Amino acid sequence: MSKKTMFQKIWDNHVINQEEGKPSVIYIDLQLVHEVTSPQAFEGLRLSGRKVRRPDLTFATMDHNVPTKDRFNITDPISKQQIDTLSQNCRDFGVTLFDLDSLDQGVVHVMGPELGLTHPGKTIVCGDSHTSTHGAFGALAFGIGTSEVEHVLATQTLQQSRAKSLEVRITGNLKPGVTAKDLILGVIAKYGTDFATGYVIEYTGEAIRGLSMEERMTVCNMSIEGGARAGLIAPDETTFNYLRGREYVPQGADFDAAVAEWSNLVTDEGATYDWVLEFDADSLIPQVTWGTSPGMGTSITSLVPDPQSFETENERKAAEKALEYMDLTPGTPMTELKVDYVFIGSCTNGRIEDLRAAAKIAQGYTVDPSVTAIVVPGSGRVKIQAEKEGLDKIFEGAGFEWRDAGCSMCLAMNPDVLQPGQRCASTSNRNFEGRQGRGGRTHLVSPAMAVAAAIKGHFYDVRDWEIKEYQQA
Ligand SMILES: CC(C)[C@H](C(=O)O)[C@@H](O)C(=O)O
Ligand code: SF4
Repeated sequence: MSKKTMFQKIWDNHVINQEEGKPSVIYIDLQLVHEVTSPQAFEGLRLSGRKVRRPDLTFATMDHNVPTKDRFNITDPISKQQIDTLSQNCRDFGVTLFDLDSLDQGVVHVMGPELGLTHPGKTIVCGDSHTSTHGAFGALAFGIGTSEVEHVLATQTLQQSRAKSLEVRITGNLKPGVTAKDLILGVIAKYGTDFATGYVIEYTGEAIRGLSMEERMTVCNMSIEGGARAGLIAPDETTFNYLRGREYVPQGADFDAAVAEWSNLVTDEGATYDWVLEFDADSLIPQVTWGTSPGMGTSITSLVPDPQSFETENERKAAEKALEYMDLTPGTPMTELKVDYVFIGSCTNGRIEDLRAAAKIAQGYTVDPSVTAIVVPGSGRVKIQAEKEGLDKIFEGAGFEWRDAGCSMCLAMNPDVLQPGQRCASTSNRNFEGRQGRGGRTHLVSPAMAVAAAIKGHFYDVRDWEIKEYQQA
């Protein structure tokens, strides 16, 4: 038998039609739906008199437009309409919706894995680019456009050309204070925002095997910021332990049978990837972005770069423009940049472990008076769990606001926005101009680095943090 990568295995398991010279038709095992990219898709079904073919494989929640304070009182008319439309569509088409009053309402990519909807070997789509998050379980998961959302709703299939395979091999291990977020920011800072265009990445190496599921999700989440179609991590004991007992996961003997099958979803020894890249985890230092693309990042111990130091004219121009927007002077130590706002949350870093990591740094400290800092759990379930552990008390005690679940300040589609000129340390994944509000300036960091910035009022190397006693309330 020929040797296969895990991507090839999942792909081959799902191709249901292949004509010479045409994209494949693949079966989709799970579609996740949110309010922003689904209204026209459902409308299309209505107009053509179609049903949702597999409502049992389709799950919806609302996240982008949900206010994280007083969420039943949506004052923005467009947001209100999108939320109401999703509720109506789910009722009309028989789709399960985790509504505003549900414990499972939250960012779609936090909710799916938490409920156990995400399994190794599944094909998963959503009208959202960060669907790549689910690849952490060894699922082939990627974002699709609204017309494709409609196609999948109607047929449970999708036309796709097979991407190429790229192994991103992480050598060495992350040092204390250096997180999964720093790892993916470091990879993108090194290789750029389009290195993986046309590829599905498989992350391998000892450092990856050592990551928890939450950390693996952070890595796979930002595959898209490197241009990839999807990111994958082979399932292992960590994956199975995370999944065991979750609501939508097979139980008992069925679970053991599923694990036996999932265990085969690894790249065969001797299989070849189309391309292989290496990244050294040993020498990685906590990362901060300085520019207006996720690739414009550097170590906390570095200086704001001089545009002249870049190799090509294009890079020099892009850096100049970014520094102007970000109002930064080349040569300034990253640790001297003052922040006005700190946002902890999103599908990159809004899971329970992220909040634990953040609370560990916040415990016993106080947010600098010049900073507004908010903590936004990724889902209702994350929120309840955090409260059980007393994390909300740690955050509120330190001067952070404790909010309800949603995309929040990750993007300016709800009341949580930066004012023009405000500088934000953000645990999200995108930092282009205006992403968090018109004129807002975003620096991407890990949750621990975000908390340190909130407390100091400027960026700070969290490796030097003195951790005070971390007590569970
Ligand atoms: C609104 C949605 C289509 C978008 C995406 O696809 O990623 C959003 O989630 C984002 O992060 O920019
Ligand atoms: S949290 Fe941010 S990146 Fe994730 S789905 Fe919401 S807007 Fe997109």
